[in-house]
Amino acid sequence: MKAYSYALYGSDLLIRDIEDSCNITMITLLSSQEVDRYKRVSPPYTDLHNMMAEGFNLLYSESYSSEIFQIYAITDDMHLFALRLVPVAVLNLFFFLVHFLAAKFILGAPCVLILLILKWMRRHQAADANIEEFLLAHNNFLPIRYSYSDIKKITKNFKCKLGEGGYGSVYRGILRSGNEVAVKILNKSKSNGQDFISEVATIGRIHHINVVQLVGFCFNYSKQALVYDFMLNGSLDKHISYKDGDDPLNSKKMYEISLGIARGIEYLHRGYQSFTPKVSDFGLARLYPTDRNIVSLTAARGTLGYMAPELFYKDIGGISYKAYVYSFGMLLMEMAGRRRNLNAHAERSSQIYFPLWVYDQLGKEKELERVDAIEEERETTRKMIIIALWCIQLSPNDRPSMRKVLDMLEGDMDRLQLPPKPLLYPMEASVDDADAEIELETVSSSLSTPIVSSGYQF
Ligand SMILES: Nc1ncnc2c1ncn2[C@@H]1O[C@H](COP(=O)(O)OP(=O)(O)OP(=O)(O)O)[C@@H](O)[C@H]1O
Repeated sequence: MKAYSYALYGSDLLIRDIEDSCNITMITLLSSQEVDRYKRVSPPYTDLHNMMAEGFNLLYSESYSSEIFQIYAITDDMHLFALRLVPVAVLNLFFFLVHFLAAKFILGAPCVLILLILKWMRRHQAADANIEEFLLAHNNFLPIRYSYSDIKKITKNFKCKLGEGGYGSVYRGILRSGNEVAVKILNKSKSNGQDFISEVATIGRIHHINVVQLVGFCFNYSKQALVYDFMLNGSLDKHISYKDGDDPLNSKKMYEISLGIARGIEYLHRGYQSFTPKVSDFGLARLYPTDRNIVSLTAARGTLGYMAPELFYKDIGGISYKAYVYSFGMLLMEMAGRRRNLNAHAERSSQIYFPLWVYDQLGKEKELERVDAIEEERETTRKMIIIALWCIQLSPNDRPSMRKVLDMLEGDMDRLQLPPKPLLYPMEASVDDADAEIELETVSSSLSTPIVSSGYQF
């Protein structure tokens, strides 16, 4: 009996599609792209044969990627042949990945590490700058603590010295945030760390438009520094004793500056009356301990001439915030007169000690005209001098409070009365420090009752 082979084609063949007299001898898969060409019509046998001979695309998941597949197909003479598919692309991908990872770790690791370090440093620096700016902007925070190497970086190794004061040298510096600062390197003080830090915390909490802001500090036992906001116009003293050719500040400006200083000191006295004032620098004074009633000149550093007499003379009065009033008075006198209070090179010997000389001139309009030519300016100068004379009274009790000083500065000239005449302090007064060398000091007779203006209660 002759047998025939038939081929049935379809993606949804059912068993009932096969005639009862037929057996299924082989089933095979075909290329879907080829099959799509025939839609629902059966392809001719030769096309079927060609499709089987060409094989078909295999789709398989990645988990089989390393395996080798075997597919069987039939030929027209019914011989089986094996179609071997090796996932070359997968193998290539695998080798590429291995090489890529090896290259990445061997060559790329140091680069990645460097990049990470740079990124960390940049973020760290930015964070520091942000913190500095944040601390500067938010007044309630304490000053920043800097290491000594930070201080060296900030000042570019102490490149630019601004000046020298009683407590040490001052250098110009720039913070990472770009803010300019003045860094004061303190001479060795006998204070312990606790004193220093608590003092810094106290000064650091002071925020007033007329008080230089303490930005930070450095403390590593042997090195102590204070970092302040930078004052663009420098120190006032260069405007007081200006040289020929300099453009001196007029009386109005001097008056405005003195008002600002008075407001700053008044603010400090309001909130910090518990300070033990000894010298003209507000908080620093307490870093230099005193265990005696009389403060020696060597202990109570500061600028001689501005220091209140009770800081080094016995029996004048207790040390209180009035010592600052004295210092302010001496400064106010210099600002009004545009000259140092004590000037050995003065034109006339009577002018050597300015407060004494100026007191005598107050009644003589002509003499004061030399200081200021314009009437309005003369009035301002006169006002400043009278207030200064009140401030430098020998007895602390006779000096006005800073609040009263402010009232006087802001008030009418007519309400001011002349204070008692300042006298030279008798040199026989006992000075507790053998090293002290004071040539001239002012006193108003401690016995004479000061004439207190009815308008101002001290
Ligand atoms: N915040 C600042 N900004 C700019 N310059 C400053 C600042 N602080 C100080 N200086 C400069 O440094 C100099 C010394 O200042 P410092 O405060 O040490 O002493 P002083 O005030 O002159 O005297 P003393 O030690 O008696 O207070 C000043 O004359 C000024 O030129």
